[in-house]
Amino acid sequence: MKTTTSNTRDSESNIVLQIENLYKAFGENKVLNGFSLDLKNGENLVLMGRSGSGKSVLIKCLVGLLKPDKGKVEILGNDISTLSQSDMDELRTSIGFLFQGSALYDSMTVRENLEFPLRRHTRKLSSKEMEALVFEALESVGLKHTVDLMPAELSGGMQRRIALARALILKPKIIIYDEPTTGLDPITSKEIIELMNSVQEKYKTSSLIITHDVDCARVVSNRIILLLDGVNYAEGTFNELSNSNDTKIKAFFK
Ligand SMILES: Nc1ncnc2c1ncn2[C@@H]1O[C@H](COP(=O)(O)OP(=O)(O)OP(=O)(O)O)[C@@H](O)[C@H]1O
Repeated sequence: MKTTTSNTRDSESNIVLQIENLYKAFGENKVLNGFSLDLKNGENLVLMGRSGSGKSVLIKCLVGLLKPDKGKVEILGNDISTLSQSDMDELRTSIGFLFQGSALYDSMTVRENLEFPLRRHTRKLSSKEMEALVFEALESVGLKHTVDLMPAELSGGMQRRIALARALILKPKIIIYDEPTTGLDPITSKEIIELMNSVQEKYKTSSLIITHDVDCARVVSNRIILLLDGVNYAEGTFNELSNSNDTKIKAFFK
């Protein structure tokens, strides 16, 4: 497995994640119909698509949970269809995920939730090293004081911030956010959105952000891709797309 973007094309174009002409159908239901996307190093790329447009199917194809019918996914220069299970598992440690609904383990403290990926994925760390990483991640989301609390003792917004700290703890090169603001009130959403920008700055991550929250797209995006009818229907900055005269594009920004 390649551990860097040493592949010539990738290092030239600075692409950390590339989806090329992806097709996926379930029977007659053609969900992805030649979808392509490039995530550049250090950028926040927002993917917008209506409910049922295939965003989750796309994520599953990205992480190897679904096999596309056709097309290619390259992560950090690795064509994932050629990787063994253990190489794929290792590559996944370069990707942080923030899923809808936080997905913290209810029976574990915040500390144990954050230690979980450290125990699973890295060389054996001393408890001192783990403690330092846990506090560094918690500090980046402003929640050091919650280390020994249970998830149920935290608000929804705090839980999402802890989930983000857990996604960051292995210092991933890429973060995939799946509907990061869904279910949050406007003020908490704003906090999460600001945090996403500060994470990008501090950790120099490249992020793929799947959302239909227009405010989130406006604040975090360097670029936006619209997924419609299984293809990348339009691509541009927030201003370019939100000022478009195309009725299909306009519908995303209402
Ligand atoms: N395992 C599966 N078997 C059959 N059909 C599936 C499967 N997974 C997804 N689909 C279909 O693929 C289409 C896209 O689903 P997907 O979950 O990717 O949508 P989405 O864009 O993530 O929607 P939402 O925003 O509501 O989460 C839907 O029509 C869905 O029924």
